[in-house]
Amino acid sequence: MKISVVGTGYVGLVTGVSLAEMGQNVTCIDIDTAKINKLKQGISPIYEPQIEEMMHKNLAAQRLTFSLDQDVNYNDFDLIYLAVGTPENPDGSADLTYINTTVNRITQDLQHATIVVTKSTVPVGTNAKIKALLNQNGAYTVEVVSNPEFLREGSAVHDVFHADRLILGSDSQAAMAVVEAVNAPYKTTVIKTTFASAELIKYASNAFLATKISFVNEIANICEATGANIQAVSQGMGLDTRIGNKFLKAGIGYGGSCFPKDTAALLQIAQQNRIDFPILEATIKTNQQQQLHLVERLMQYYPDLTGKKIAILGAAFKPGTDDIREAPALRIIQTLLEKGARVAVYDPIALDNVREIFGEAIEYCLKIETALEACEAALIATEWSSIQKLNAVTIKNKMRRPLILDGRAALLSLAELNDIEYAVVGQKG
Ligand SMILES: NC(=O)C1=CN([C@@H]2O[C@H](COP(=O)(O)OP(=O)(O)OC[C@H]3O[C@@H](n4cnc5c(N)ncnc54)[C@H](O)[C@@H]3O)[C@@H](O)[C@H]2O)C=CC1
Ligand SMILES: O=C(O)[C@H]1O[C@H](OP(=O)(O)OP(=O)(O)OC[C@H]2O[C@@H](n3ccc(=O)[nH]c3=O)[C@H](O)[C@@H]2O)[C@H](O)[C@@H](O)[C@@H]1O
Repeated sequence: MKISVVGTGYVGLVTGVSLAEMGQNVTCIDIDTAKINKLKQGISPIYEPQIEEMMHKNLAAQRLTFSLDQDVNYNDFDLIYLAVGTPENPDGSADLTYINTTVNRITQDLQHATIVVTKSTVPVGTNAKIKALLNQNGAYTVEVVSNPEFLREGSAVHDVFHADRLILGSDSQAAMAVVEAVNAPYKTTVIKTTFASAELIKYASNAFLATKISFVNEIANICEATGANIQAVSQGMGLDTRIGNKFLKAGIGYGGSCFPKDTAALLQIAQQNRIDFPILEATIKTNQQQQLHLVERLMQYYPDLTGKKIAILGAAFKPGTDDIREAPALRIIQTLLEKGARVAVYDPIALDNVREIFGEAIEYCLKIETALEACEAALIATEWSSIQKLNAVTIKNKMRRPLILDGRAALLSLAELNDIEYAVVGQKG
């Protein structure tokens, strides 16, 4: 089967490379010339474990090709995956510009029936509109299958090969059967449903996980006020199998390209249908406050931050990725700069992306020790393993004041050391 995947971002590239690994003949397409040039040389434009090895293997086996959108004819494919971005509009709704451009472009080429599979996260009603657009001329039927993606950045390849479920939504059983067969090697539970239900499953899942995080962060704040310990509370809650122990890790809130935008988009969907969604509103508000929680705690130590050097350990929105979209570290850095602090940021792989935002305004450190040098406090924003390995000797030797504010429970063992000042989210400082 000849498959094309439009969009070579986190979802498109991982989807395309994984399908090639499963023996399919795959062309990954983008409009970004620099990305396609890199990919043709076997270089991944995103940092994602396993992706480059798998790319090399399938490029060599000639099952995988990379191409610019202008160089392909969409008529050549049996299956066309849409994996372009659906970013946030200023009002919170999903911006469907890239989806619409892609669908129009496909329509220009198509001269026979085919199947279009939507991987991108799109609002309820979008796949029905995509199908209508693709079938404007009426000479043949282009089927559409909604197939939302649930991979996480940093473990994307693993997640595709060990997915909890395959969600297919369509008004064509035949088209769903084709997509199910393509995904058969992944051996997962398949749910076949309508466009609308498939679209909502994606938003409801992300919003539920985001709500779980905001809930546990509110409990963490109660822990700080009452002397309870969030690590014990989360563990105790998580052992109840109805609750489960995942996504109960308190910290400085969720970031990334999806939870913030998808919670905002679901709220828009509710509002457009005149439905109140107070829980989701609270989830979003709590997260915005939680991202600055460490700054509030820092101000208890230093009411005036002017001229103080503060180290930020970790910039990526989570470990294992160079993605800094909506990362809590960015809001922390911005706020510290506004308060007159000097900021030195350490991250093992995301520094280039941070430099694009803050330019010369802050110091960039490839070594933790450089960031800690003569600083008045260090704030942990990402639980990279290199940060978790930080030891008391380095902290005492390098920092002017050995004060660690831990937003990711990365250094819990330090709490036992008397000569280091240590405060972690969800425990009294
Ligand atoms: N990043 C993630 O972990 C996940 C993302 N999603 C969803 O998947 C979709 C894609 O997300 P990402 O991969 O993160 O996006 P991304 O922003 O990393 O990549 C999108 C790619 O599409 C390309 N593109 C835009 N217009 C195009 C066009 N007309 N033709 C060809 N290529 C075009 C862009 O140049 C870019 O390379 C979004 O809807 C997102 O919500 C779903 C699950 C996980
Ligand atoms: O739609 C998407 O894009 C994806 O969004 C998330 O994946 P991702 O954003 O890559 O990362 P997560 O591991 O979910 O973490 C998101 C954020 O929540 C934070 N988090 C996570 C778990 C937790 O217990 N506590 C917590 O604060 C992380 O630090 C991170 O900032 C979902 O987990 C994926 O299923 C989904 O496909």
